Amino acid sequence: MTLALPLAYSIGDPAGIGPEMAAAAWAVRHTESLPPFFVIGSARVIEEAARRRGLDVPVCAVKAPDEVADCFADALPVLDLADLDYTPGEPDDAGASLALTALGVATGLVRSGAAAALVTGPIAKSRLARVGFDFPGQTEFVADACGIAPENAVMMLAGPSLRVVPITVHVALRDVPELLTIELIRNRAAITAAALVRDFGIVRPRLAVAGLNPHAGEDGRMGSEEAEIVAPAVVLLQAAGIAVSGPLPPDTMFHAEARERYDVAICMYHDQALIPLKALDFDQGVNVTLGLPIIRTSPDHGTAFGIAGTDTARVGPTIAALRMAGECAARRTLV
Ligand SMILES: NC(=O)C1=CN([C@@H]2O[C@H](COP(=O)(O)OP(=O)(O)OC[C@H]3O[C@@H](n4cnc5c(N)ncnc54)[C@H](O)[C@@H]3O)[C@@H](O)[C@H]2O)C=CC1
Ligand SMILES: NCC(=O)COP(=O)(O)O
Repeated sequence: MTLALPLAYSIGDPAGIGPEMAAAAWAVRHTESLPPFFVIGSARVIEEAARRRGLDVPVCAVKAPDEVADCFADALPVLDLADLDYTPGEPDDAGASLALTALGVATGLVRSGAAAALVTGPIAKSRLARVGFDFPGQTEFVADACGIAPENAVMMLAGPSLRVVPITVHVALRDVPELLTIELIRNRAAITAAALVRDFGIVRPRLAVAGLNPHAGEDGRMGSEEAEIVAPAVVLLQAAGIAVSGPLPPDTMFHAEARERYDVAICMYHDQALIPLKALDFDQGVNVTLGLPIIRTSPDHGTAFGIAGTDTARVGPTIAALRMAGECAARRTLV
């Protein structure tokens, strides 16, 4: 499947590993058969990040996505928004502002149909909050830009071994039981099922829904959320014709044989989902937002300020995010 349009990669925090991951991915574009992409951010930051990594990555300045195809084979196309001076591992407000502006511009280009899909470099949410970012994460920012309510934008992490969806995401653990409702689980699971069909080509996706408590509540001895919230949601999903099992004991649903029985694990909170995903697939994990009118992916890792500029960050998740964005976008253009 080939794309008529390039992917838009927002640079993320310049002091993190986002810029060097873009350069490193471009360097393996041929061996990895990556779809054409361009960076929205700063040519100077990309050049400096590549140099620190010891990569020979020429940059070509583009003014619009339709210029990308002409130069991608020989240079990394960059839509240059700022001539920024930065230090790896030392985030500052100027870098956070660039990350936020780049995210907005990249999202707008994809929404307008000028780019095929959005791949977001990692940001530090707390750093962006200092410069006016008023969302829990990029997921909600992109959803808002697309006119989608936050509850209808579903975070899925996907790797070769596992797909997971956290029903509640960036909230304190103590708030999770109150936030979980039958409707939230039903809605997010249904969006997940539809997206696995539409964007991932899984004809009849199998969903496995985790319980919240140890042993999925052990018949009420260790919590009542399974009987009162999770099980009724599963019944509604089954009535809608979706292949769903659960509530399952969370500790035994991620071993290799158990994973054969489902296409995605619907989890009750962030770490219940992301710990198994990152334990199994950290180096190829992709964060993808389901339920949007556009395709948005991101590598599963964060800014990794501690290793930025040291040539130790692995590029696998960025390659996987670019590849998945291209494949999902191509699937949408087929229908
Ligand atoms: N998509 C996004 O924008 C995401 C952003 N974040 C943000 O990133 C910041 C840092 O979060 P952390 O929890 O420290 O997670 P992190 O993923 O940045 O780092 C966790 C650990 O993994 C290592 N690591 C990360 N990426 C790696 C790579 N490609 N190769 C080798 N090692 C790698 C880091 O050095 C660190 O030891 C936070 O502000 C968080 O909000 C976190 C996850 C996703
Ligand atoms: N833990 C996942 C994460 O932090 C990514 O969030 P988002 O910025 O993609 O919403």
